[in-house]
Amino acid sequence: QSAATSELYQSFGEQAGLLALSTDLVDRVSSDPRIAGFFEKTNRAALAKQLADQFCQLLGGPCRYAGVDMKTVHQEMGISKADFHALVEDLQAAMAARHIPFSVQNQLLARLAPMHRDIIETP
Ligand code: HEM
Repeated sequence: QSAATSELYQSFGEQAGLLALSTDLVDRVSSDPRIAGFFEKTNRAALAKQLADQFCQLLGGPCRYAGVDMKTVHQEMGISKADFHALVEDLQAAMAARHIPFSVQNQLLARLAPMHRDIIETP
């Protein structure tokens, strides 16, 4: 874990900041008419916790994501490119609401972007 990476984790407000961010993200996707349907049966608090751990790990923090791998968890949901982009927009809005600097936002987005291969199933 490099110093630069853990600085990135700090700029997201560490574990508490990431849990607040992911809780807001889950609220936003659950009320976004484009994709809310996917989350109808979801335990929101549990999903927020998993996302916070995943983001923490990706940002070089001390957490380890212990959930299911991205391909397995999203398979057969039929997630499209547009659905994926809707979630990314909701994440950008959640980060902006927390006044996370644009350059810092982009660091998280860049680490999430490669996951699209495991998540998107339909064009
Ligand atoms: C970079 C993008 C994404 C990331 C990092 C991500 C991450 C995750 C994580 C960590 C979980 C929890 C897995 C577990 O509990 O073990 C999850 C579950 C889920 N994701 Fe995603 N996801 C992404 C994109 C999407 C998109 C685009 C959709 C739909 C529009 C979606 C819908 C769901 C649903 C419905 C669940 C299951 C929640 C439940 O257990 O009911 N995800 N995702």
